[in-house]
Amino acid sequence: MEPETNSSAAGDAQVPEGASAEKEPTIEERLEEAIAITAPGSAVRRALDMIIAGHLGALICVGDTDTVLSAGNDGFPLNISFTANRLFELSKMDGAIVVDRDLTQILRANFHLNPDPSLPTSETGMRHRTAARMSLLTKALVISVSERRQVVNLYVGGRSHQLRGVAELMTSASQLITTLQTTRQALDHALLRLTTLELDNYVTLADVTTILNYFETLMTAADEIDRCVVQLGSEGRTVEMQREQLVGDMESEYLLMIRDYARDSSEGNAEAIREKLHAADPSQWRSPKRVAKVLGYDDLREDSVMVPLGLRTLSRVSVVREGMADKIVDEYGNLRELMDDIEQNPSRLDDLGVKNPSILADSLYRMWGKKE
Ligand SMILES: Nc1ncnc2c1ncn2[C@@H]1O[C@H](COP(=O)(O)OP(=O)(O)OP(=O)(O)O)[C@@H](O)[C@H]1O
Repeated sequence: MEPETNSSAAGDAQVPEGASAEKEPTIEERLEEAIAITAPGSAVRRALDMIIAGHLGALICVGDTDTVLSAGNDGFPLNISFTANRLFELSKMDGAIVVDRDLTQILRANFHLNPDPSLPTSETGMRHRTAARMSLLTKALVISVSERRQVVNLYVGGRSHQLRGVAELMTSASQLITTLQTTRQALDHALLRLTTLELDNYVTLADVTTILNYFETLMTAADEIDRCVVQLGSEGRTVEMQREQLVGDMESEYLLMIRDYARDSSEGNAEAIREKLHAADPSQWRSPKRVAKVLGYDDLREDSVMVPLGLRTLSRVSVVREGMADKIVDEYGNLRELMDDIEQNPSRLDDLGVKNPSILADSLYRMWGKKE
């Protein structure tokens, strides 16, 4: 779920006040920052809530104050420190309010803005059209509160985002947490089965596709929760904790899973595959043929057997310290070879630096179901 945005001929990334030219934030990053500073718990949000409750409207420009002030006229120069109450009181006047980027000073109120009317905008109503145009003309965050519709819109670089209330966001977040819970349960179950299949050397492309599909569903739900958490501000802590608990270290498990089955098992390639899967339409995660292609194979069928490196399974064994799974895989080639050799030749693992080869062997056999 993307933030509710629509773009109107938005310009490229622009430099915020005081930032150096090489670190230009994108419009998405600026919008994310804007959502964070207007989230519940912030002084701006308190003021916006009071404006809505008072059935008032407002047009507030935050930052890039020199350009904003040169794009308008009249109004009252104030230069007073910023507080939520002052912002609310000043919104009772017509015109725009100009605030500095750090939200420390209110510079002007009752200010009339004259952005170039040829700047494109699809908004209706003068307040919103002016807000959209000012965000195209300047690097300011422009906040518009509609008196008639009682909604708050943020404008950055010509793009708009409508603020959602806490109750509505919480409903979305709890639905997403439920999705996360059920997907995590299904994924854990599928991964246990996969480990057994790996040790039996009987994993098919269809099994790999199913599990990558679960991983993607989990990560997509987690991303959507992250977006809710930013919008919830101080109200989002519990949701954030639940998300952490449910996702845990699944991000690294996912990358190990990709490395186990990709033709090129390097970490860089696994990251690239992960991005490709994430960017793809969900229907593609369910297509074994497409998944095979992303993993680097042209010639696999749904029932083709795939041989894993074993990085994910090895990393589940407590005696396999960080970096050791890679060393074992480099030495043996894949999990099957390790299983074939492990009992006859434990000293080979010794030479690699595995402290307790017999514990490693026992753990793998237990996962396989060959030992109590
Ligand atoms: N160019 C401008 N500069 C400063 N303030 C403006 C400008 N245009 C509109 N406003 C402010 O917005 C108020 C509402 O204007 P208007 O009714 O034309 O817009 P609107 O988008 O229909 O607003 P709303 O959705 O709040 O009803 C004005 O009274 C004024 O305070």
